[in-house]
Amino acid sequence: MTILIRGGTVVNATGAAPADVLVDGERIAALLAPGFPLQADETIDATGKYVIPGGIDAHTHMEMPFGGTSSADDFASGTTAAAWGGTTTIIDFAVQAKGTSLLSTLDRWHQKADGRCAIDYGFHMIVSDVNDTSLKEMESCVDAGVNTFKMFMAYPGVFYATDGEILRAMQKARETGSTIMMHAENGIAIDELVAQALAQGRTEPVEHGLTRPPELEGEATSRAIALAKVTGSPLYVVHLSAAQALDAVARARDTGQNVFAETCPQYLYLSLEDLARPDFEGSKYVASPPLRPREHQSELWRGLRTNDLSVVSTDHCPFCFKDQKELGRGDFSKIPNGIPGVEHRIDLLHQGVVRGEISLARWVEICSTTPARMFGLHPRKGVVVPGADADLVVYDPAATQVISAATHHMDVDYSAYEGMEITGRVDTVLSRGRVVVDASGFRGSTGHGRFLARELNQYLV
Ligand SMILES: NC(=O)NCCC(=O)O
Ligand SMILES: [Zn+2]
Ligand SMILES: [Zn+2]
Repeated sequence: MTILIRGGTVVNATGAAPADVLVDGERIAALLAPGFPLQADETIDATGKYVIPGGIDAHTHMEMPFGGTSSADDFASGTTAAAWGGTTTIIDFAVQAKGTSLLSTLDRWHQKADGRCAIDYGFHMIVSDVNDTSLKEMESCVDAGVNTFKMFMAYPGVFYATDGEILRAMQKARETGSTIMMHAENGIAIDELVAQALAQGRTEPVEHGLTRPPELEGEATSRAIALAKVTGSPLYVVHLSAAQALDAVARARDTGQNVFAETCPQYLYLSLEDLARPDFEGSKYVASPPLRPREHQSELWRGLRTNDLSVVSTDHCPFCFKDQKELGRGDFSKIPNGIPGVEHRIDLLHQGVVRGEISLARWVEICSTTPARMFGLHPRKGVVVPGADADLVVYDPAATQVISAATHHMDVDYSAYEGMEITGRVDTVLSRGRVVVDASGFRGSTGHGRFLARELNQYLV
C-alpha cells in the first residue's frame, strides 16, 4: 500500500521546504520534488498545509492510580484522543507501588496497554521503593526498553524518595546509561505548609498553589542537579513550571552538565488565577507543580527558545470534575492532581508559532524531534525522512478552532482550555503508514499501537 502526500510543506526541526511525501507500507519511502509524476494507491492533498512528524508526548498518565482513584483516560481512549490531536507516540509512566517490584509493575502496565493503544507507546518507570532488589531490577528494565526512571522529591509517604535513595538510583542510572527523571518539589516543606493552611481553615483549591511556592521547586531542582553532578548521572526535570527551577537548569547546562528539562502547555497558558476560580472550579487546575503567577510564562517561553527547556510534554493526567476532583472539596490536599491535555499539545504549541514565541522548526523540534532523540526513538520517530516510520501529520495552519469539552475526545468532563481560540488544526494523521484520522473522523483502531522498546538518550555526552 502506497500513499502520496502532495503539495505540502515538509517541516522538520532543521527547517521547512515544499516536498511530496511517499509512504510505502509503514515507512516513509521518499521525499519528492513537488509535483513529481508518480501514482500511489491513495493520494492526500496537503496544499497550503504542513507535513510534520507525528507528535511524541513523553509524559502521560493513562489509568494512573492516584489518591484512591484512577486517571480517567484508559490506554484506548487516551491514545485515541492523542491521535486526534496529532500525537502518534506516547511514553506513559508505569507506577511502582511501595512493596512491589519494578518488573511486576512493568508486566502490569503491559497488561493495561498491550492491544489497546491506537498509536505507538513506550514506558518510563516510576521508582517509589528504592532497595537492593529494585536497583538491580533497573538493569532488566533497561534491557526491556525502559531506560528512564522517574523519582519524586514530593509526596512524602507515597512516592517520595530521600536524597540518599535518589543518590543510589542515580548511581545505578550512571552505571546502566539510563536517565533519572525528577519531580522536583521540596515535599517535606510543602507538607508543612499544607498542614498549616488546613489548620487555619484555608481549604480552597487556590491553596494548592500557595502552599507550593516556586522557591521550593527551585530548591529541589538545584538539589537534584547537585546529586546528579556528584553521581555523574544524567537528569531530566519533568513538568518544570517555575522561573527559579529554569534558572537552576540553565546554570547547570551552561557548565556542560547532562541536565535537561521539559515544560507543559498548562504552565505556558494557564496560571494561579485559574486555580483561584470560584465555586471549586479551581480544582480543575490542580496539578503538581502548581500553576504559577503569569510572569513565569514569559520565562518558560524564553527557555524554550534557548533550549534550556528542550521538550514540551503534557503530563496528561485527567480526573473528572464531577466525581473525582470532588474528592477534595473542603480539603484542597485531597484533590487528585492532574490536568488533561494529550489532545491539544500540538495545537497549543502551534499557537506559540502564531504568537511569535517560537519558530516553525522549533515547534516540531520540541514536540517531536527532541523527544525522539531524548527517549531513544530517533530516527525511527521524530523526523520526516526516508526510512522513518510514516508517523505523519498534515497540519492546516490557517484553520481555526475553539477548544471545548463538548468536542474533545479525552474521556474527561471538562477542558482546562475551554473556549480558547486556536489558529491551526490537525487535518490528517498517519500512524506507521495507516491513516488514523482524517476529515471523515477516526479511522484507526485500538490495538494498532505497538510497544516501543527504546534505545538510550542520544543527547548524552
Ligand atoms: N502532575 C500531576 O499533578 N499529576 C501527575 C503525576 C505527576 O506527574 O507528578
Ligand atoms: Zn510529577
Ligand atoms: Zn506526570
